[in-house]
Amino acid sequence: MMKATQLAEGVWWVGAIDWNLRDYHGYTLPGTTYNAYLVVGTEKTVLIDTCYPGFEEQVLCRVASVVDPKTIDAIVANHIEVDHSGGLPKMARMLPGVPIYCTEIAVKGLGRHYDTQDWNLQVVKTGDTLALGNKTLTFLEAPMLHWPDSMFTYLAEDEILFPNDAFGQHIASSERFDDELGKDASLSHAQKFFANLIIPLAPKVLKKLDQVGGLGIGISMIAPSHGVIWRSHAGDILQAYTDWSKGVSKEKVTIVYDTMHGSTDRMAQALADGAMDGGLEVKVCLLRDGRYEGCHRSDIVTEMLDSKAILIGSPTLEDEVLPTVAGFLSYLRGLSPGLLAQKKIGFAFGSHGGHGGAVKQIGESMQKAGIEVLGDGYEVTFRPDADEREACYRAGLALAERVRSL
Ligand SMILES: Cc1cc2nc3c(=O)[nH]c(=O)nc-3n(C[C@H](O)[C@H](O)[C@H](O)COP(=O)(O)O)c2cc1C
Repeated sequence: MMKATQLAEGVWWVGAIDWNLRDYHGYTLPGTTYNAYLVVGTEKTVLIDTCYPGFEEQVLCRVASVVDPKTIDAIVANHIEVDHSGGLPKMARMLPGVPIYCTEIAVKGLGRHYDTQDWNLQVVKTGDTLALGNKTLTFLEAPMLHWPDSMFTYLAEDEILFPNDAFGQHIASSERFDDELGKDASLSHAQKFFANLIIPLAPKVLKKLDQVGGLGIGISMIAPSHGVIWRSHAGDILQAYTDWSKGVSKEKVTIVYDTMHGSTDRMAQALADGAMDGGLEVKVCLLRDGRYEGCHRSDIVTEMLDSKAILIGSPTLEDEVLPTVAGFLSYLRGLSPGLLAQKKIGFAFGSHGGHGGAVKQIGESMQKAGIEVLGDGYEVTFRPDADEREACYRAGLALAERVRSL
């Protein structure tokens, strides 16, 4: 039946592939994997993480292709979120009394998700080790990367880091390794993951990368809990996390908006023309509740991550921004791109029928998100005339000049 994939001598991927997942907490994705790993030492066999509930059979079948699942001596739970801990109840029933190693905060969190009364939860702290005979696991707490309970596990003998969600990507594929899926595709899925989950944690990422660097340990492979395993491009994903956290970005602008009757759309087009003629790479995203290819909010923030500027537009509807724009702004405020070391530039625009207000609200929201907003934005009454479209074009050109001078 299903087979495990070998990472190194005695180290196996025994995860599950969820080919059909298209929406995970509002993030659009082409399926994903729940990566579990089996480490077979001369004295102990350990399972690192499990899977989303309902995928346990895949994990158990893959384990069975290497060892009898009943011979698992211990489980490591790097993170309590259900996509990694969902298989624990079944494992705990199958292996009564099996020690489950996790952080102190994870003990409480697991207790909120499952009936853990009979589980043998073992609290570990940074620096604690678990000897498996010829192999040793070392634990490293990683609070808020990405939940308070998270931790990394390191296998010294094979220089493999199991960082759970960090460095992950949502992709369901037959390929298990970065060089099989391809470096660009792997990094691009990782960028989407970072943009949607890691932006608010950027300062913590930089600290953790410093801490791991300071340990002086070798990292030959990074085996995250979703997506492909970094075995040929571990250095590239580490560098990408550093760059993304620092806000390193391209001479690029992302223009996001929605429109009822096309006036705000005309403004967006003129702004895009100006920015393009000014030499910027331009992405234009019409929100429409994410129904347009590449314009779901989770795609837009991925474009924003490596853009130096973001322009957001909305007409005024009952003194408010359009609900689609409001939803995007709420998501943006939560992600707080202002936490990236290098700030992004913002500009608000839109059309109204007399008294407006949407542009002011967009500017305030962008400021709350930590974006450096240029002026008061640009608001027109109903359809922009030729002069107003020219003004938008010039605003795009001026923005390009500003971005290129950064
Ligand atoms: C249901 C509805 C409510 C509106 N509410 C306001 C409003 O509160 N304030 C305002 O200035 N204009 C209001 N307008 C006018 C629009 O903002 C105006 O038509 C604008 O040009 C639409 O831009 P768009 O073509 O990009 O959708 C409203 C329009 C509609 C259809």
